Amino acid sequence: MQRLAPALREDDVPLDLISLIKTILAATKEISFRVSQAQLGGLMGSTLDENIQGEVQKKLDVVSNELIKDILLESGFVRAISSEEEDTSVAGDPNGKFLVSFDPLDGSSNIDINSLIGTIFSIHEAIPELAADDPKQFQQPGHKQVCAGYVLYGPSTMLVMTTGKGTHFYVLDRTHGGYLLVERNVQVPADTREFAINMSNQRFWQAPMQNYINDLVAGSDGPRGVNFNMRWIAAMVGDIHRVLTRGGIFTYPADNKNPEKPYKLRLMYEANPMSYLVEQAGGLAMTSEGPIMDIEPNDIHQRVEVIMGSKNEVEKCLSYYN
Ligand SMILES: O=P(O)(O)OC[C@H]1O[C@](O)(COP(=O)(O)O)[C@@H](O)[C@@H]1O
Ligand SMILES: [Mg+2]
Ligand SMILES: [Mg+2]
Repeated sequence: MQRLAPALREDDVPLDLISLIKTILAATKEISFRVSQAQLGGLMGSTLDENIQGEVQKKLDVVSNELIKDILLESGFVRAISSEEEDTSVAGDPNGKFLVSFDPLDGSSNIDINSLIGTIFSIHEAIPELAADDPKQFQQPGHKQVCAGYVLYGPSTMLVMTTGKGTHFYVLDRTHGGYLLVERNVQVPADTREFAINMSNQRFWQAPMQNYINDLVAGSDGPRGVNFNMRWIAAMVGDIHRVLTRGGIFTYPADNKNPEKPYKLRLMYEANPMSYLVEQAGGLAMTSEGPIMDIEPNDIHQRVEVIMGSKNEVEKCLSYYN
């Protein structure tokens, strides 16, 4: 099995980007170890602090954030970072070539139940003429990403990544400590019978999503004429990994549960990187108004509607909005 660097060179990834990717992955290996030992290392449970999202931070959220932030800011490759756990973007090397947005630990509500969690990252090139602390650095749409990926801390630790030449699967080999390529160019089947949504929010959804989901649930007794199955891991990394592995539609739609916050998932370090991975694997990543990766960001923590996965099923869902 091919190691990471030769696999990336085969995709003509520039050396400095390979070095940056290896830097991020070095932190994920440490996180993978800390996660596996969390009960023993006193890393379960919450801190007393809240992040800018108003969420109580888990101890592992904070530890993972520090590990990734420190290694990136010391690397010299990064002009600035943005993280779910940092209120603002953090300036790095004034000559750094790249910007990294990351969710240090996705699926935090799964930590205490020893279920699937992960780290999500998105890399853009820095805008040369802008200073490291200029928030405009991050006002770049998802289709300008040069790399996106997640590391899934599950029974095995897996890396799923794209640099624009398809989406590939890697596994962390604990014997030699590196990520090995296990599958190149994964493809999301265009059709599916599996959907993922938090059904408990149903009464707060807009009518088109209510109708779409009702027809899925009606199955062979309804207009779709076939039965659909439902899955919800409550960690985007886990739900998207299933979609990339066997197809499916994943959605976190708009809802009016809290009118000030109609969306849940964050554009820069959840929706954009997952969109790049899914679309590089032949799937589709949309809001009800258009492609996620065409959105011009205006805030590093902005939230968006997410409807992504198997192409034909996403288009079917969107047809309810017309
Ligand atoms: O609590 P819900 O509605 O099930 O939401 C689950 C969603 O929230 C998230 O956990 C949010 O991410 P964080 O855990 O990084 O805050 C997603 O991974 C997941 O898809
Ligand atoms: Mg998250
Ligand atoms: Mg998180």
